[in-house]
Amino acid sequence: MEVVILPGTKQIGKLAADAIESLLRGKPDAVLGLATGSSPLPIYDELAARHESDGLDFSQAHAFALDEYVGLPPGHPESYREVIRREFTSRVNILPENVHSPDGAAADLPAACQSYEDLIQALGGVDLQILGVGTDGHIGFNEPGSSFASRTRIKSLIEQTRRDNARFFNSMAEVPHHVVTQGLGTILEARHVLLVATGAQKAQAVRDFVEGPVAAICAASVLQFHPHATVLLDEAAASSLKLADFYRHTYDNKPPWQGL
Ligand SMILES: N[C@@H]1[C@@H](O)[C@H](O)[C@@H](COP(=O)(O)O)O[C@@H]1O
Repeated sequence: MEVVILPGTKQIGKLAADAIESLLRGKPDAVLGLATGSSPLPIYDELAARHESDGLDFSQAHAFALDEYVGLPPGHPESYREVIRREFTSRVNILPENVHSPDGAAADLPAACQSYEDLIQALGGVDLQILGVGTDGHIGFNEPGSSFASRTRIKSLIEQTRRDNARFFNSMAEVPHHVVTQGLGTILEARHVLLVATGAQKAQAVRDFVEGPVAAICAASVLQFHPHATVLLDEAAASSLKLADFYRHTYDNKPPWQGL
């Protein structure tokens, strides 16, 4: 796991976009894994700016969203399918039919989850998965206790997550209790995972998953097993890390030709 501590969200967006740009230049039909939440927004802004100014091309790329609420009507502004479209994919030239989301409105949810897994496989797997992290250590919507072998499935949200996400709805009562999410086993198969965390409210979760034991109580800790995991943090999110100076030293002394 490579931990990179940066001054702020602008720098995080640029560094992550560098990794995505270099992937797309080498493999124009790359498969991207997209996350919702506020953490990835600087990445999406930077990618949209590079598309606009330098013609960064997404025309052959595919994208898979991590998760979706169950029970929101199709087109609901806070459904993750809509959020991903609004915040990112509508701002670049990726084909709408190449952007995939779990179907939280399917009549047969388990079958829809299996089809989603099958489609990820059929397209050769995810090359680069963007992740945020919940204050309880969740990635996607894999809440504490999620199996490290889990695949796309239905999950219940814990109250802390519903409270954290209530800011996107008119009231807590509107926040769904159920979701569909890629599993930890699914996420682990992405060839590169790039997790972004910013702000002091993430400091404890970051400390737990980066330096704590690998344990299902903190789902993101499973990334310690991933052969290519990058964690981009601002100073506030990094503030509880024991080895922060070591991570800074390691990154500052990295050969300039070596990307993330
Ligand atoms: N399902 C999403 C996660 O994928 C995201 O990482 C998390 C953190 O969101 P934020 O980045 O806004 O803190 O929120 C939601 O629960």
